[in-house]
Amino acid sequence: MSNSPQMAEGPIVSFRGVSKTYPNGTVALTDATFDIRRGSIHAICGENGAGKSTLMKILFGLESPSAGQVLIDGAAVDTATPDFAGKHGIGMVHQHFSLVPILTVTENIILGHEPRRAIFIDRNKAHRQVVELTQRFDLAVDPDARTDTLSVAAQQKVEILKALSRDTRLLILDEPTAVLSPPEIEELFNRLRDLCAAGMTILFISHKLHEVRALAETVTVLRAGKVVGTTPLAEVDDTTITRMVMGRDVDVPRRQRQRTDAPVVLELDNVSTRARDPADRIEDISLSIRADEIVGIAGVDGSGQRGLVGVLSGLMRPASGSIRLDGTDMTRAGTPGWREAGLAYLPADRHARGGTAALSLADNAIAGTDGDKALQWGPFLRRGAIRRRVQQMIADYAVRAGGTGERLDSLSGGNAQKLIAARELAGSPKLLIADQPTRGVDVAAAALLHGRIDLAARDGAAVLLITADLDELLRLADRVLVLFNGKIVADLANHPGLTPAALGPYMLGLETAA
Ligand SMILES: Nc1ncnc2c1ncn2[C@@H]1O[C@H](COP(=O)(O)OP(=O)(O)OP(=O)(O)O)[C@@H](O)[C@H]1O
Repeated sequence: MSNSPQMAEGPIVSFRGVSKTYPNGTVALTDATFDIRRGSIHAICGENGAGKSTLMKILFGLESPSAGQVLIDGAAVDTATPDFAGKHGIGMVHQHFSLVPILTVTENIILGHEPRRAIFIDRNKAHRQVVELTQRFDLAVDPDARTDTLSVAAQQKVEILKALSRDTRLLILDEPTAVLSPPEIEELFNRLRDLCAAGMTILFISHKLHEVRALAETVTVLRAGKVVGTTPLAEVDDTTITRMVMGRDVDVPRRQRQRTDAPVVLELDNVSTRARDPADRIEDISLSIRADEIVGIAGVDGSGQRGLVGVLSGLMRPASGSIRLDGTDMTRAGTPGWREAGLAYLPADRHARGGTAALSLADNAIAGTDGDKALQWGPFLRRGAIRRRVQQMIADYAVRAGGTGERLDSLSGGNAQKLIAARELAGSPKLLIADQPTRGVDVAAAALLHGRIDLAARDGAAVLLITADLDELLRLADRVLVLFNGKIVADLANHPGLTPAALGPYMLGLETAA
């Protein structure tokens, strides 16, 4: 690493002809060439599977390029050397947090590079270092708090502090706003602007164009592993960027509900869970959803959403209250009972709950279809029929995948989500729970999934949409309920005047309208 004044003026990072082919033959990047200006906020955009994460993994030293060079401060570097990122001052905040829940904030931040006195961890020094970090970067968190007691926004601050804790000069953030409410996003952006003003370079991966515009000054667009262009945002309008990302225009309309007098399908009466974890706790929830109705749930992550999904999928039993689906009492039903009664579920955590990473796409796509005679003959699987069904799903949902025998974890995040959605929406569900259905999914795939969710509603499903993406919520939901501390604090009819900003005070528990 060189600090000579001449070097300090050139780009902090240059990619020169970087290509990556994974061992299974997937070409993730081809000849990527662009510079990142020192001290800038640089956005990377592109559809699912465009190669954004692969490029960031190369820069962080987690993958090595098959061809081409990465230059730091103008000098070619070998990203495969041990502790490459630490040595070059590169920090990364992943979309999925990597904190250890039972450790304190300080313990998490110093994990892996603890200050020591002889063979012992120097706890006083660690504490001082973390206090100094929180002050220097103006990111207030209690250094002694156990991480699992913190809100999602506070946990993210800890992730950022951890990434900044080793003389970091370049900070990579992978979709950092996915789990935050509008005021929290605003605060995060202000902190990032401060960091940038203090000389930090920030790389920001996002699918949300308005956020890219609000924060970054330059954007690089990737499409199918190639750099389409790198441009100052001031010189391009949104239509141009969308076209660069997609190769065409997309129009994302608001949903138009067909029937308002359809029968009630789902009814909850005064349902409570007495869970210890606040994310699982709901209190006295009463709600009903009709066929062809999409009820959207807004709320800061951890406000009871998991409890609500739990009692509606048999993963948790209510401590009191009752639940009916299409007139049948489901209060004490388990997961198989809910499945049989017509539940389809798009899980937020698609890796843990949606699919099995190490199984093939075909195995994942048919999971839960036991007894389907078209796919099974007695105890035998009809492999040919399964392959054809899965190929159809891949085509219908525009999943970018090699073949039906590929492992699920070789797909990019957004493509895995589309495959799970294809499976869950294959029948005619009575109740569809869509939990963060498009998190990490690009504009085209989101439009496709929104269309399918709307179609499921028109086909007669009651839909519960839980999402942190308020634009998505307002585009799809007919009614919006806001959860705070496990209770419904607002019940609002959706109309074109309802904005994400208007939902903020309810989400933070400052106002009620139930
Ligand atoms: N470990 C791997 N093995 C094989 N192929 C992979 C692996 N990781 C990623 N790929 C493939 O490389 C391509 C680029 O994936 P990458 O994760 O970089 O995309 P992305 O732009 O980050 O997408 P997303 O927005 O969905 O996260 C995809 O086709 C993906 O299936």
